[in-house]
Amino acid sequence: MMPGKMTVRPVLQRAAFASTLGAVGFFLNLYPIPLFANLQLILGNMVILLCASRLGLPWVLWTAALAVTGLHLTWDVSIAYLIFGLEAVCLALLRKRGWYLLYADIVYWIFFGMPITAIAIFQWVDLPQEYGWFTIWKQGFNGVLYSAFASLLLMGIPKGWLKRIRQQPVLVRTFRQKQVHAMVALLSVTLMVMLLAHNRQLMATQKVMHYAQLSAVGKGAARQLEDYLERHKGALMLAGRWFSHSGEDAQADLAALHRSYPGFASLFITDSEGQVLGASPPRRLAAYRSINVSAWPDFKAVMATSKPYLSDVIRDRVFGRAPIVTVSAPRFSEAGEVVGTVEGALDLSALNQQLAQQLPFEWVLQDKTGRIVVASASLGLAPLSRPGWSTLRPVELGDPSLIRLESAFGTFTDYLRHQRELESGWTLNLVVPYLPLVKQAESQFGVGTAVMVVALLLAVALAAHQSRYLTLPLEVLAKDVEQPEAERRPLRRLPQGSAREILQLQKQMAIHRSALWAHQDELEAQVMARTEELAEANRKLAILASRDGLTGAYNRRYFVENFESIRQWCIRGDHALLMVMLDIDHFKQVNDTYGHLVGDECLQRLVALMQAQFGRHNDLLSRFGGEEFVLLLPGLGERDARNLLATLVSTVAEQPMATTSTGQPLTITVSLGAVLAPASFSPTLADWLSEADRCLYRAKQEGRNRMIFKSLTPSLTRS
Ligand SMILES: Nc1nc2c(ncn2[C@@H]2O[C@H](COP(=O)(O)OP(=O)(O)OP(=O)(O)O)[C@@H](O)[C@H]2O)c(=O)[nH]1
Repeated sequence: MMPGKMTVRPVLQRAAFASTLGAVGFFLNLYPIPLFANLQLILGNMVILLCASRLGLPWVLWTAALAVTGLHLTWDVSIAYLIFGLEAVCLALLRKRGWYLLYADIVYWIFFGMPITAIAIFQWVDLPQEYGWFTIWKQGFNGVLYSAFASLLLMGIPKGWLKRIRQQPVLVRTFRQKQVHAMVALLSVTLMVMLLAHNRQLMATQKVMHYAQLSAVGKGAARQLEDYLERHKGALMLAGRWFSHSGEDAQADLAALHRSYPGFASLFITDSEGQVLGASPPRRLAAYRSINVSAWPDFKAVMATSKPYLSDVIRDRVFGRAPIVTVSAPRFSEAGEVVGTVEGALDLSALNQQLAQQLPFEWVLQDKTGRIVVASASLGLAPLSRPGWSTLRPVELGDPSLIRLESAFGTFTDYLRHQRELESGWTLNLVVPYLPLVKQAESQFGVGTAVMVVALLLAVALAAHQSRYLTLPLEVLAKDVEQPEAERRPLRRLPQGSAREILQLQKQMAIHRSALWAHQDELEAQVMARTEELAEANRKLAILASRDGLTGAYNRRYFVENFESIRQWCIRGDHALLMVMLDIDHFKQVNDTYGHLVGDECLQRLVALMQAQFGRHNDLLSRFGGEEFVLLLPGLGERDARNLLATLVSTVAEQPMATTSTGQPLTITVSLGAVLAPASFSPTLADWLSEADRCLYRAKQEGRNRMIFKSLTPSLTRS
């Protein structure tokens, strides 16, 4: 493989991994899960954690950028890049330091994520203040939820997965830490999802209930409003026919009509030219008389159609600029021709008061053009204007019943709205504030979170406690294993309630230990036996190394090695040292005549004889050559030495040293040369040997079977 390829391929794999995760996050974030109002659950950011579990900071940032772009397209909030980008940085760095991602994300949201969201929401996002805190908190909640989701996912992924591209360290944890982490992740996901689902359900139920109430109340109120308008239209229609007979007595007739229909703020009648003939209250007559209404749309409509007419909300055209709604009807002559109009301006404040008494909710009544006819005072909406309401994203019910209303003071409030169109083309809107519902959800969330925190703490404590059933006995077992071999103590008792697997393990350990000890004992016994055998063999070897195999006398090497120590012993004790060289006479003949086995027997018996005679502590008998021996006898006086050696020569000559093949006892003779000298005579063995050898030579020369003794000690007479 090319050296370059080794480095390039993991980079490409990392890029592919991070980009794939980013793409998944991008698509998930395009479809956030709606909760209520404008709150949504985002799960696409899970990919940031998945990436951070394997790769380093640059790749995690790349994945985050892709995922957040999906969110940006949905929310159109650029600050998301900052909030989630910082989350990515925090996750990648803390993971590198060996943190669990779940804990890292919780820390991030508490210390950075939620504070930054708070600043962002209050500074830049157009959201009703009441939702603000809740949204911030919800964002943190969301963050923890997707990190718990991701952590659960990661637990299921084999540790060796993507080993080649891994940049983050493998986390090595105690069993207890693993247990607690798994418990926290699982409980977080379970409790949070339950809380969210329950919360959403509650909000939906509340909304359905409110909406049903609004709908029921709206239906009745709409009918009453229609009756009201019809009654007033009908009254003017009747008046139109009636007034056609009364002619100039219009003032009196109008006053009577007005008394019967106090819902009119004012009434007047006109002729066919638009001139006002009479008005109620009478004080308004002068003003009406001064104008001509022929150009007014309501006058024209009635004259053209001969039918009653209900105007939209308009400004009073005679008295000030107050909003009014007019009802007009044609006035007929006896012949049935339209001779003018009867017109009334509805008293809108009276209508509003009437609605206030009837309705348990707030309301907005709009005319055909959408302008406000009347509205509850608390909404702060000006009549004649168009209500500035926008429909919020339909969430739970899938209908546009949730609206945001801008009051005349510029404040925004969210409402649930029920709309009902009247026959006249007007619309009655009944609204109920949404905030109490949100507050209810908030308080439920508060309680839910508190329960969750308590549950988590209990779970952590429980996990830690439960793990003791495994870790404590394991520690005990570990101590047993650490225990020095020699001590051979029985296994420690395991704590109460230890896991069954551990008990089994200990049982097996005990069995193996006994077997091991038995085996050890056996081995030790074997080693001891072997050591003993070895020592014995060594002893034998030492003997073999120092002694002559045939006779058992020391060999020449042993003699040479020990000569000096015996000489020194003599020097220390001021003893004389006797060196004797002994040779069997005509041994060749013995061999030749009786065979080597007989010769061997002679050698053995001769040695046994000498060993018996010279067996003191420091006496040293050595076989120097074939039938040649050297005796080193320290601490002997000349007389003793002479006697002993003479006895040796005579004993050898007298005692049979072997038995021939014919069963005849065989005797041999020996010649020996002896030198008795102070130990200090010479430190060189060769000097001693040559002295003794010379004597031996003489003995042989002088006829064999004899001893030549030479004394070099001054007090002794020379032989
Ligand atoms: N059986 C037997 N014979 C041995 C052994 N070692 C040496 N000899 C024999 O000892 C004989 C020594 O002979 P020589 O050196 O000629 O001396 P000798 O016959 O004893 O004559 P003198 O020493 O002059 O009396 C030889 O024949 C050797 O083969 C042994 O271990 N066993």
